[in-house]
Amino acid sequence: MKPIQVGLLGIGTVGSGTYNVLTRNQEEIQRRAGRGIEVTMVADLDTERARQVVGPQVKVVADAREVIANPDIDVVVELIGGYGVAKTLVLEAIAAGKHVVTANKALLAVHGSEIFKAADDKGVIVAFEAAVAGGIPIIKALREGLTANRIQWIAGIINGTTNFILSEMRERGLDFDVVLKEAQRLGYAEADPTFDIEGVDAAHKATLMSAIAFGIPVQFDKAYVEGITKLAATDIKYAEQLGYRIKLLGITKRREGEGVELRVHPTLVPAKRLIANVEGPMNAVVVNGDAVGTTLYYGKGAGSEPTASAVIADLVDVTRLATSEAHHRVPHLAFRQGQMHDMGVLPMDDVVTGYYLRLRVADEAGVLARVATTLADAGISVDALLQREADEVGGEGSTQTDLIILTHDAREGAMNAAQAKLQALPSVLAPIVRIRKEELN
Ligand SMILES: NC(=O)C1=CN([C@@H]2O[C@H](COP(=O)(O)OP(=O)(O)OC[C@H]3O[C@@H](n4cnc5c(N)ncnc54)[C@H](O)[C@@H]3O)[C@@H](O)[C@H]2O)C=CC1
Ligand SMILES: N[C@@H](CC=O)C(=O)O
Ligand code: NA
Repeated sequence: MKPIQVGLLGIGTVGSGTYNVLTRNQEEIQRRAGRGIEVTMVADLDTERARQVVGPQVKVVADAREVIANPDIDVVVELIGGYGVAKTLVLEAIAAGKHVVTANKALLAVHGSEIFKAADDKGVIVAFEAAVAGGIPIIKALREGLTANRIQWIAGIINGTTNFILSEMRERGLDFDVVLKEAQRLGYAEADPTFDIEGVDAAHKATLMSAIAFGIPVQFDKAYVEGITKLAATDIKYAEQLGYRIKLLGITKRREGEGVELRVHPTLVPAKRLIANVEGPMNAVVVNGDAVGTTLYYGKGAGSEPTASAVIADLVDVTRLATSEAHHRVPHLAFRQGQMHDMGVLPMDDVVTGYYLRLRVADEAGVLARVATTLADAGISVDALLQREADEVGGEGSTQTDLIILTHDAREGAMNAAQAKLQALPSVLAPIVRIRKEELN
């Protein structure tokens, strides 16, 4: 049988990894897919660099539309990135009846509903394993492996750049700005790392997992997004003393009869949990299903060949399914069109979580009682409390100290109100630091 012909749009980091792995493992991949998979055409603005990657046997063009217009191309692989030209090209490829494979989480988290509908209407597949946690097969796990379950919650370290930064801050006691520069020097963080450090990249990925887990449309605009730029090394140290690590987690949770939580923010996680020990640029996703319990998926969430591993897995799926009827295929978001739920994403005020609070207070009698009373009046119960010695905080003879409080679960709205009252106490001398906490059990 003639090999499946693939057109690559963009041959940068992931595109070149895809070409190299496909070529290197060609024979084994063919034995698995039942048919050869060949890149026969590549489009990249930098045609010179593209030619260096693929050699003379593959046609290289600058205009991606030439690939889409080629009737011999069966599958278009979009590895350009971003919401702009990539969206137009993906929709044009679908309209031309091509299956699409993409690693573009930004595109799908924002425009997924439109793209998946267009693909369903046309009877083609848009496969996106590489878009969430790179090489970790989490889309397949959620959409197929865990299909028996009512997923209860997912919590993931789904951005390698920020996990590297947090690991270095903890291990070496360095501040955020210092480690960010090192992450850029090592090539983990982009020259413009905004999407990584502000939590946007993780929120794109969490949005996709939320849709698949709960059968709801992709709703990036409803996600709460908070990055790690304001995190201080002090809080990482205090969290550690209380038995916790701070991780940037993408969290989505089913709240029966109410809706879905969808949020990304720095989170205290008990140090004994496996996910708390995922260090450096590695990714990990914990999924809790009612039947299976808690499962953990760990691996490289980025990089040329780890991400290519996921792109090629999708190419093999497309190859295996090329002959089946559209309505027999695995649905894009796990649930069939018309079977999606209207369960809404909850406003942040309704989210329930634990909290870490750090209060810089005057070292005087009665402060602790006033703080505890304010929390108790708001119905927020204290789980643990740490009071630093004044001289540890401000040097010998200091009149200030730090109170570090861990709370049990509370509604965000109640915590906001209590925090405002705490902040107004005359003994509270600086803006209160607050980080959310999840026990993940
Ligand atoms: N780099 C990684 O580790 C991961 C990347 N991704 C996603 O994979 C996608 C690709 O990322 P990278 O390979 O890292 O990007 P990259 O910047 O290395 O490669 C993009 C390529 O697209 C080309 N390009 C840009 N505009 C074009 C156009 N209009 N027509 C044709 N070619 C064009 C560029 O010249 C470049 O070679 C993005 O959506 C990214 O979010 C996903 C997971 C991991
Ligand atoms: N920038 C991302 C890589 C791709 O998803 C990360 O740091 O994890
Ligand atoms: Na993946």
